[in-house]
Amino acid sequence: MDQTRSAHLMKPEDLLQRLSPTRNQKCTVGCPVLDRLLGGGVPCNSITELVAESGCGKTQISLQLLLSAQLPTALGGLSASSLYLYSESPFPLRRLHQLSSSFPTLRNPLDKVLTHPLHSAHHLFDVLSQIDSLLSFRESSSSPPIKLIVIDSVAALFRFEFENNPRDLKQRSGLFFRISSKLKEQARRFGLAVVVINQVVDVIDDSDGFRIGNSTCLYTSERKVCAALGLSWANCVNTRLFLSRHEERIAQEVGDDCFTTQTRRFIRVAFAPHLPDSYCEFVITRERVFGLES
Ligand SMILES: Nc1ncnc2c1ncn2[C@@H]1O[C@H](COP(=O)(O)OP(=O)(O)OP(=O)(O)O)[C@@H](O)[C@H]1O
Repeated sequence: MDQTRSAHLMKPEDLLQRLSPTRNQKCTVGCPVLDRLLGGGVPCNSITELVAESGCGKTQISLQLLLSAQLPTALGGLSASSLYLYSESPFPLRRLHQLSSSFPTLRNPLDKVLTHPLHSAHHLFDVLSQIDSLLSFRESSSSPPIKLIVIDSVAALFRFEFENNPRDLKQRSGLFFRISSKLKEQARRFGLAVVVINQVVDVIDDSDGFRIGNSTCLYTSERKVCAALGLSWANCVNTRLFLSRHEERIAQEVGDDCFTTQTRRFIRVAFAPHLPDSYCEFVITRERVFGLES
């Protein structure tokens, strides 16, 4: 095919891809089943939200991402370091160390994870405003560039800072947009995958609420929930992944009256510009998080 003809057939997205080779880059989650659900992994140049009640695995998946991002691009990683911004408890170093045993090819993986505590939503904005120089420096230095930022958790930062009155809610939305604009700008400029962690709130009335993404209602632990921070925050993220857990009673032997309980966990695409409505079951062990073939 000659040059003129191929130029005719070029689509706008092909041109963007040429201008920015990392545009469609994804970071493996470290499991082929989860990667398949996500169309290859967590996208760069984009904000991906993990939303779930406590104990579902948001932190564990994020920690695994800090390691998988270090894998070479040939193995689905980003050959990169990560920055983990955390608000709630001390950085879970021991858990990261346990997970690192599933990544035997990585050398000194804990050294390639930068961490920083966060005290408030305003503090998050200040930190993001200050890291441009760090991101630029790492791009040009001999140490691996930073290509993944995890914020654990954005809901916790906003929970206590704003009251439920019109003035505070307006200020809160303003801060959402300032934070997400900054993150999107950095994601585009430095080819970052950005992962933000959010919590859920119970839906207490009988209405189904309004539809955001693939469904009106999300269920976890037999409760009807929705993502915290409302519609204005939902507009700030590109992809929302909902994690849920469900306790299941299992008879110890056939016909037995004695039951044990088993926790089953699911990850579902709540919305994403590039993914269909889909889900898969996943398992957490000390050493890894992995999806189950359906
Ligand atoms: N070191 C560990 N070894 C094995 N399982 C663990 C370990 N740490 C956590 N888990 C399991 O992973 C589950 C998910 O924990 P995780 O902290 O990732 O959840 P989370 O959704 O981030 O919760 P939270 O919002 O409370 O931080 C826990 O309920 C526990 O069963």
